[in-house]
Amino acid sequence: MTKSCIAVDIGASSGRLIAGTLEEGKLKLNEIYRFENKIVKKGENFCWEADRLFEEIKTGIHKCREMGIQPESIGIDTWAVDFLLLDEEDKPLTEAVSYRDPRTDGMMEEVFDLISKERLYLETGIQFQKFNTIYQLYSLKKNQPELLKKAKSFLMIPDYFNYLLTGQKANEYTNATSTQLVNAFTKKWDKELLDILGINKEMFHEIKTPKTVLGTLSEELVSEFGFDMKVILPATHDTGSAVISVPEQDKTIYISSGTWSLIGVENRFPICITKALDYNFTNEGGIDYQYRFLKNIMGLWMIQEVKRNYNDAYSFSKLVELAREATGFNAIVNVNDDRFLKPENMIREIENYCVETGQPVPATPGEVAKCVFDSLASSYKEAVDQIEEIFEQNFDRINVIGGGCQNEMLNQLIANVTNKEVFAGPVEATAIGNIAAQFLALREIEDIREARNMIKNSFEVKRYFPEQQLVK
Ligand SMILES: Nc1ncnc2c1ncn2[C@@H]1O[C@H](COP(=O)(O)OP(=O)(O)O)[C@@H](O)[C@H]1O
Ligand SMILES: C[C@H](O)[C@H](O)[C@@H](O)C(=O)COP(=O)(O)O
Ligand SMILES: [Mg+2]
Repeated sequence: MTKSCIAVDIGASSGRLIAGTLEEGKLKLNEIYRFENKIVKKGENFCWEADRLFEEIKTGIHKCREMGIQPESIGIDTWAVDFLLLDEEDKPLTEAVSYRDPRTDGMMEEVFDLISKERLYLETGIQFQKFNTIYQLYSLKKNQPELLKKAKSFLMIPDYFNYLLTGQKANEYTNATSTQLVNAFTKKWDKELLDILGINKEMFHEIKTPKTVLGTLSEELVSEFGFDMKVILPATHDTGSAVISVPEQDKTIYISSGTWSLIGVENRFPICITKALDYNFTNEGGIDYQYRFLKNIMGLWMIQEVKRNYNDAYSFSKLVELAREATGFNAIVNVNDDRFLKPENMIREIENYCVETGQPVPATPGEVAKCVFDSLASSYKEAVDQIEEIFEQNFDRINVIGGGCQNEMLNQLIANVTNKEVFAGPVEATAIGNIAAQFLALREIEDIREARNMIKNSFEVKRYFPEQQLVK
């Protein structure tokens, strides 16, 4: 009987359960369930609805049974950096506070008083994002020290869901590296760094790598679902799973395009040189101890917020259509400015930026959308130039993966501003990489090379070539 592996991919805007099977050398996907993910205010904090998300995961597993799917295994991946702390009775001490919460404002600068930015980068190789786990924990140490003292378990979001499924507590490697608390060379928790920060080392668990079979379902869940299955660790950082499925690796820069845009390359060793620090690139962990040399760009979060500001009156494809029609409008914002991380109103923030910089101010939904897409493409171009400068080589193509690869205008803009061929797809790259890791763990696929060849033969990739003149 064909084995099915279930990928649970929860990004910042939506979650999905997708079943994967291997049929005649190809990977077939079957979407089982999709649900919304969003940030909500809980008390003083912006939080994720961790309990609801786990219920959604269970709903998706029940739907497997309704669809006659008997999964061999399940693997969970989500966004990075965020976590829960459990007490000695394994009860959550904290909400799943979001990286967009302002509790980390100013924390990075305070940490630099304890350890220099340069040393922190040399040891961890991780980009400086004010919401990194290190700064979230430092904020707790400063403002809720009693809570931190009670913490016996640090679990990142996928770790926590894995614990609820199996009772096993572990920290998965690719996501642990996003905390900026893992040493880039030892690949272990950096205990010296934790001592410098005054954060208790004991609450961190053993770091386990992708393809680890963590366990099986708890007895309670087996009786609830009516079947058992293995719980396997994919690259539980969603971008880590997405990168596994990039069909074109050779001389290719990937853009994992979802709520965030993660632009980078896969590399065999960490690059912690000053230029990488200055350009704020990261060396997050990948499968088989590869490194994901990449940088965060604000991403399609901006158009998600624009869509929300218009009370969802326009679909994403309608906003692209309106942007195409706004041909005469040109204004570029610095998408990575912290002002766009969680503004009250994204449209107003973009308007204010254009006024402050003496640029035309967008006045229609099409002009606002075009400003977002032009600005993202401009930021991608800057990152591509920086990557080629650091690697001292040209890259032939850019592979856009994730939901954002459906934005045909943006794909063409990327080709035009970078003057490179753009491959677009697969859309569900993260889930595909998650499933590939499970089949690797089950020995259904031999190695990553075979997995990538199979992925390349299984999914359509659209191609875009630089036009003679930019799309205006
Ligand atoms: N039909 C479409 N046309 C253009 N863009 C789209 C379309 N469908 C989805 N998108 C883009 O994909 C994004 C979601 O990508 P996804 O990878 O699912 O995000 P995440 O994993 O962060 O939740 C949306 O914010 C939107 O900008
Ligand atoms: C906050 C992190 O940088 C973020 O999680 C990023 O690493 C990421 O993976 C985002 O994935 P999305 O699918 O939510 O864009
Ligand atoms: Mg995603």
